[in-house]
Amino acid sequence: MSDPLLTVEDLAVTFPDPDGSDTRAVDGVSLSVEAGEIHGLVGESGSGKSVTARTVLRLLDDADVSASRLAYRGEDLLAKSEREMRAVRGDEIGMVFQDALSALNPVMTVGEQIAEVVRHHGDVDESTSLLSELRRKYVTGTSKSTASWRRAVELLETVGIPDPEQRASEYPHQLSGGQRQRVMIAQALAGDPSLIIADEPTTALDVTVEAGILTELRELCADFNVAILLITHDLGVVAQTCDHVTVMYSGSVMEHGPTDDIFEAPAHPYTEGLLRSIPEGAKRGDELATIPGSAPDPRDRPAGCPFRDRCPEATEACTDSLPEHALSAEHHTYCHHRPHEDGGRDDVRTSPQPER
Ligand SMILES: Nc1ncnc2c1ncn2[C@@H]1O[C@H](COP(=O)(O)OP(=O)(O)OP(=O)(O)O)[C@@H](O)[C@H]1O
Repeated sequence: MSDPLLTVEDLAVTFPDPDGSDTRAVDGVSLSVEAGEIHGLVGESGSGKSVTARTVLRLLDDADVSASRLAYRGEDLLAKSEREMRAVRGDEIGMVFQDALSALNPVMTVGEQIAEVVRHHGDVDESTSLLSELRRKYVTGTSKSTASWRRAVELLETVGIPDPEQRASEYPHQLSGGQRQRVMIAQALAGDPSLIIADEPTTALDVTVEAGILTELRELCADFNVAILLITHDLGVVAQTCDHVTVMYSGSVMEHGPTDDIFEAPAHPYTEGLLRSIPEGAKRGDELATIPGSAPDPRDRPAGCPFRDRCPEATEACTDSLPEHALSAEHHTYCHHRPHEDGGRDDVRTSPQPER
């Protein structure tokens, strides 16, 4: 079997604090994203989803990062120089953030912003003959005749923006919230990446707009053979969109596997709690933080299972380790009490917590 597109193994991210109360935001996270799949990273606020994603892109200058492996297409991301990482960002891994209004440049038309990525990616012929340059400068007064502009308009059409010629000449504030998110998706696609990291791309939108964008993402994923690491706190979004899911809690992975398996037979008490917290019949939009209690302070994370204080099944064993169980080749959970005794607890592999 070929290597996954993205491999994260035993990732730990700590934000040092001069007063000694370091924040351990991510603690031993492993996940892998296969080419062309949509992989959901789900968990309640503060569970470390964004920090994990930003670490993959090496966007966190103020953090101490360690991992036994952090690889994209088999290449070690931690060994890359900043210049090499700039090439990875955009060309190899595109990004879509929650708030397009602050991510997009307010004084540049959306078409120019997409065209800039196309030009940077360098796979268009800008037809730089003197005649076309003069035409560009004196007749159109803009870069609208260039191949990168035409590609930008095409991409806006691809992501479902009506009247893309007109929209390309507009500024971000002239577009609706949903259209701006689509512009960010078009901009991410402009570098022709193999992976897009989308951090809560639809959270700020209303339900129908969100549904349209999620459908679009699925179609784009298939049409462009691009994988998506989709960060969300919404299990409905996961159900609707993702092939695989990694469930995070307080900086650690609690469970990961195919979405269908996890929804049909959740194996971690935390995942079970999340699924139970969705009202009957609800499909989306449900906040996850409905399990009684709160997550541990990341400046003082306990050893063992971070969920134990909220877990109805916690025992003494949960205070010292977080064992991994393989329910199938793809479906794994991290819990002393799963699967139940009659489900083959002999498979237990107990990995002691690292010293901290
Ligand atoms: N630059 C930073 N300095 C210190 N702590 C940070 C920093 N960035 C994030 N954290 C902390 O790391 C933890 C994980 O944050 P992260 O943003 O990854 O959570 P999240 O799961 O993405 O939550 P949300 O859904 O609210 O975005 C939080 O406790 C957060 O306060």
